[in-house]
Amino acid sequence: MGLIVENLSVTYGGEPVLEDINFSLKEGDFLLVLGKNGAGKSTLLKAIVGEIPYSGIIKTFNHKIGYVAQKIPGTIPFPVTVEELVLAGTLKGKPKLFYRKEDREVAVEALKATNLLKKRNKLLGNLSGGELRRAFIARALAGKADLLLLDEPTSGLDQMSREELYQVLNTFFREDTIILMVTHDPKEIKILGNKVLHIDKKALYFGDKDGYLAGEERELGFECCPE
Ligand SMILES: Nc1ncnc2c1ncn2[C@@H]1O[C@H](COP(=O)(O)OP(=O)(O)OP(=O)(O)O)[C@@H](O)[C@H]1O
Repeated sequence: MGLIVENLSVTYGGEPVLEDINFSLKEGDFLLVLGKNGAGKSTLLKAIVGEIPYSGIIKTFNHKIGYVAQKIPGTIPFPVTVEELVLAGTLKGKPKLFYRKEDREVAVEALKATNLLKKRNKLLGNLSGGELRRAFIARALAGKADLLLLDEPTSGLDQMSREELYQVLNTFFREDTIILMVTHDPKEIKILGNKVLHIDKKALYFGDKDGYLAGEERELGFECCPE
């Protein structure tokens, strides 16, 4: 089980963007994906979701993937409420004529866990940036995702919205869950996660966060972490 990435390479128009990335995670791991702008972090997540072609091996086993992309469309050309989005997480790829009582209960639990119950009838287009991200995480929760991929989920959020999101992640996180989260925020490296993957097209560091914080990051020129 777990997640295995072997010899992963991605090119865009013949230009290498990721080269020979290797790492593996087990259930209970929370990986922080670090790297400068354009290092290939979003590309890594897109490859794991299967959104882009790649060479190499990615094994996600029986994990159910929840993916919250960096660019979430703020406006959707048709009206969708928060509750409808979260309920759609229970579909598991198959259309349904109607949602069962159990689906609605699962959606309510996901809305509670993400502190969105009161906003359940709001249209997505009327949510704040932090609420919108939490709504997509709620959808992943409702779908019982156990491999969660988050691309800079806190970028552009104020401190209070960040704290709310950290709480949601704590709710989400279980022994049988794997989380990969792209972040640029040195503070988050201190408070979240147990593993680090630092990339710049190639992997510069993969391993325990403690080892990374103990010094390797200085050699890599990554300023971490102000008190
Ligand atoms: N669809 C695409 N077509 C061509 N090039 C792309 C495409 N998507 C990304 N790239 C390029 O691939 C490289 C890696 O992009 P990626 O979005 O993975 O970087 P990133 O590490 O997530 O950056 P950031 O921190 O700025 O979000 C960049 O040079 C980018 O311009």
